[in-house]
Amino acid sequence: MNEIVQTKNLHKIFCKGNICVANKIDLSINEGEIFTILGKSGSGKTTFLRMIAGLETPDDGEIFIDNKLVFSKNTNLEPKQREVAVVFQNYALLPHLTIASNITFGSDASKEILEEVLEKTKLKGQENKFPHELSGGQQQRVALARAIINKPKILLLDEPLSNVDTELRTHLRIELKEMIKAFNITALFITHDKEDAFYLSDRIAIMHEGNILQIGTAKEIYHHPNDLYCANFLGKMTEISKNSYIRPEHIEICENGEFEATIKDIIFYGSFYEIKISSKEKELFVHSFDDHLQIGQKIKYKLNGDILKF
Ligand SMILES: Nc1ncnc2c1ncn2[C@@H]1O[C@H](COP(=O)(O)OP(=O)(O)OP(=O)(O)O)[C@@H](O)[C@H]1O
Repeated sequence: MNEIVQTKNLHKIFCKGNICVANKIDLSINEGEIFTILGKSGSGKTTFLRMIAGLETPDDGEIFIDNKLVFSKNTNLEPKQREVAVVFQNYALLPHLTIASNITFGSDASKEILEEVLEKTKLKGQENKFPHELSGGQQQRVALARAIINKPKILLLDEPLSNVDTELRTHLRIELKEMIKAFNITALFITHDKEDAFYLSDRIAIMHEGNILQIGTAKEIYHHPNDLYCANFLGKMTEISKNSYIRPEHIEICENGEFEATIKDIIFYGSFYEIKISSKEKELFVHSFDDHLQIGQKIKYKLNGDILKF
């Protein structure tokens, strides 16, 4: 499989504060995949994306884009020469330009290509409007259309969903995935949001303090986290014995359960309940669909899935 982005030993320290934001990162992004860097605020995601784009200079290492060296000790190609496109958090649309002019701004794309992009981003008929006349979803599509029109080797998405409310966010993330797949483009997406990462990504890298801790599909990293940090970051767990943990969906409340407990709290999440139970002075979280459980009720439970050991 062709690797569209490859970093080797990519290293960056911000002198101010002496923060290592990229610790010798080796990473490959395959052609056609949506690859996500998932990490808490301050983990180094944006700096990594900016180094790929040529907007930040690494201290050491190499970057290849479509097998072409774009950064090394002796090479540092300008952003334009790297054939990448960035979609920023706020979309950065130009308010005084029409949608068509926003999309073609700085591009020498032909009318035919503009037509094709308008068609694929479902913006046909909107081209003479101004950004403020469009919905949040349409504005995202304009930002995407502008990024895609020059056929970049890779689309870099810097938390494009982070400034929108939950309802719109769910809608935008569906659209975003559809659009990226419609153009069959390779994308690097960065986010702190696990749900966005799980929904959008073919593969995910978990980043923490400038280190990539694990790379895999959503299922792989959720079910087989490399360490306790990754496991906790991806979902709730309870320690059931020394260094052994279980996720709430892997505990089952049932009459023939092995262990006894008392229900301490019930939280309704719409599609399921999260039940806090207390057993032998241990508190565990359980996911359940049972409508009839009550606080104070004595129940039995069993462990019904992977035990994670670290
Ligand atoms: N130009 C800079 N000079 C000094 N420190 C910086 C600079 N840019 C970022 N940092 C610091 O580097 C660390 C990583 O920042 P970065 O923006 O890459 O993280 P992030 O994971 O993208 O976080 P966020 O989601 O909050 O943007 C942070 O501690 C940040 O304060």
